[in-house]
Amino acid sequence: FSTVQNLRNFWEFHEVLVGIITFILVWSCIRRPTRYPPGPRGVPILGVLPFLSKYPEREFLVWSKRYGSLLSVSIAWQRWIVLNDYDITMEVLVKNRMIFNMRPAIRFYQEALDPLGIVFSPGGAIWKAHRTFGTRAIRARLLDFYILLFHSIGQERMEKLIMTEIDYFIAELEKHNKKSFDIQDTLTHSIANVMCRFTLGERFDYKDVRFKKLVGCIIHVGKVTKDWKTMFLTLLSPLAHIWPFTRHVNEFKNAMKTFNDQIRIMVEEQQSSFNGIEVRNMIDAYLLKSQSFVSCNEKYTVEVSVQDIVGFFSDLFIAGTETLSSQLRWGFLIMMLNPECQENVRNEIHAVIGGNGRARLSDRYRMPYTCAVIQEIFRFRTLGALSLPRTNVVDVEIEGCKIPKGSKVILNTWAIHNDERNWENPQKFIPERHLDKDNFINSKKVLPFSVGARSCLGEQLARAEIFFFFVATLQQFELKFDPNAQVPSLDDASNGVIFSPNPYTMIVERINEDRSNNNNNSKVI
Ligand code: HEM
Repeated sequence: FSTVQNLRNFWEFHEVLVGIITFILVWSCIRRPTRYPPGPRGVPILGVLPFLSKYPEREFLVWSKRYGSLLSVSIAWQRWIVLNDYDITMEVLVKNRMIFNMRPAIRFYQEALDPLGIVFSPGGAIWKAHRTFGTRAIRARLLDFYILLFHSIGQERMEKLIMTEIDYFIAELEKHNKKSFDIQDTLTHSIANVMCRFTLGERFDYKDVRFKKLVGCIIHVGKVTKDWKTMFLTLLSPLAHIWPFTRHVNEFKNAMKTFNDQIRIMVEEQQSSFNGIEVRNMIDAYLLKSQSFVSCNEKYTVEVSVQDIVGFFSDLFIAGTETLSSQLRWGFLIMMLNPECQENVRNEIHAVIGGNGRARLSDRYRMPYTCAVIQEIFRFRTLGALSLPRTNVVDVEIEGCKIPKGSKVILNTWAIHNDERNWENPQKFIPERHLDKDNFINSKKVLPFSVGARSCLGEQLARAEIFFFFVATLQQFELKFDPNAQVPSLDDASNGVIFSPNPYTMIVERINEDRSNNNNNSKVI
């Protein structure tokens, strides 16, 4: 009898215990700090997770119409604040830029990225050193001031640096003239080579074994991060460390480790052959600075280790290759779907620089239609639909809501680019919306590179590369669909860390010489 009684007591005790634990879990999920931004509550423990699709930015936009542009959601017991329109973004990320200048500690990235680099660095002295160095290097390359800033990294200006690589890119395209192929590999090789020139001061033959390995690693990291589950699990939800999701974590870790090893070899080789005086490239410049880095306002000195430098250059390659290649592939796909627009761009290019001339960055002012098309591509197919997370260093009050210190904040760029208050028929590709008569309108509401203290470091380089690659390709080739393949859809995309088109094949056809020469005299649109 006593055994039966003990058993009953045991079960009763456990039922009570389970009840208390469930109550605490449910309560902790539902409870919100006072005056916290509003949002849907979702279900206990999982929050809104069961209601999210492959495109969470779209659900956030729908909810923001009901709860307001400053929206809060809970994704598997992790709270997020989502910024869903232009005004709130300016208020939070620009007006309070020095408060929202950190990245939240995301365990997954801290474990997977060793060294952490710049993109996921929480902030602080090392991030500031990376940011100052990177910004100066890019600006210097653009304006040709780098001799003053970096001794003698090289004499090339950014323009020449990109254009020289474009000659190789065009030669590669010529090999595929009138044949069906996937442009992704060629693009990634060319863009990675621009980064090699930028950092190492030299380019590589596309068949070079080490270069192929480097590009292979970049492509592999890109593939892993394109999986939308990786995005959810790593950035938005804390599920990454729970079986069976650990597979994604391990895949990403391994891909990053192999890639970082390549960059480490590169940096160590530079270090061993560097005499400490004669600066040959950007890595040398940073190795020299790393002895004692002084920020632009000269307020502090920080030691940057070789390990930190490896992380920094790794991030430049990863952040600067896959992004550009995907944005250009969106651009080419849109041009094939809109042949008339493609023809208008080509006519303008031929009228301004001819069929064989080389574009200069300053030609942008004479190509309003082309600039409008590029800006519309940025808006229409937003690569960073959800930008990378930020966190605030102190409590802040925004529009009557309290954002406690250490909140996780994410920018919904897709919502800004699809806001019907800013754009008529936002789901349509209309380059003319960025033109006023024949003048290009540089819209501040197109934000592909985000804003504030952690906005894209490579924005100027990226804008220059997109312009040169886009112009050179359309100047020389007509882009057509492969008649034997299915016409790719604009909705056929992967939405991981970036929103990029799925692989597609296309045909590039050399513009006939007569036509491009005749067009030299055609009128600018
Ligand atoms: C079309 C091309 C590109 C797009 C759309 C893009 C977009 C972005 C976005 C949305 C962010 C996150 C900003 C935030 O936290 O709010 C970012 C960060 C960053 N990007 Fe880019 N990017 C591009 C190309 C590049 C290139 C070419 C480079 C390298 C030179 C680069 C380097 C970086 C770095 C280092 C960060 C982290 C900055 C920091 O945390 O301080 N990106 N980018």
